[in-house]
Amino acid sequence: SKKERANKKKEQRDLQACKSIVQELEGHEDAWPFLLPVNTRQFPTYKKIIKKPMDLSVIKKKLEDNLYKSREDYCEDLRLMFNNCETFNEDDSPVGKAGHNLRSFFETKWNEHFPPT
Ligand SMILES: Cn1cc(C(=O)NCCCNC(=O)c2ccc(F)cc2)ccc1=O
Repeated sequence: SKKERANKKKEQRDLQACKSIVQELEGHEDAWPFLLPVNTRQFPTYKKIIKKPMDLSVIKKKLEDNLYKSREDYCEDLRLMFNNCETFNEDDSPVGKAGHNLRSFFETKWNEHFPPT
């Protein structure tokens, strides 16, 4: 139907915006702790403390494999990634500070692409 075609277009626009946001995050100087999954041999307690690990490489792959039902679904994974970071790291540690900075950058980009009504 016309309504279904319009909704499909919206989904495609949203997916494109989500892809460009991930690219901008990856290029941010504070992205280094989030580019790959946390190395659990380097950080042996990580798997016990963080029940649902998440990082930008997994988010990028899920986007490419069309595994997100909606932009909200995608946003949930980004917020999970930043919340995991706050759980595992001191605020004043290098990774903790990078997490706060990148989260702020993300939320700004999110609001640019999807202005709250
Ligand atoms: C999210 N999180 C990350 C770390 C962490 O230490 N992560 C990687 C550090 C070493 N990795 C790099 O420096 C690097 C990685 C990729 C790259 F392209 C360039 C540099 C520790 C706790 C935590 O909660």
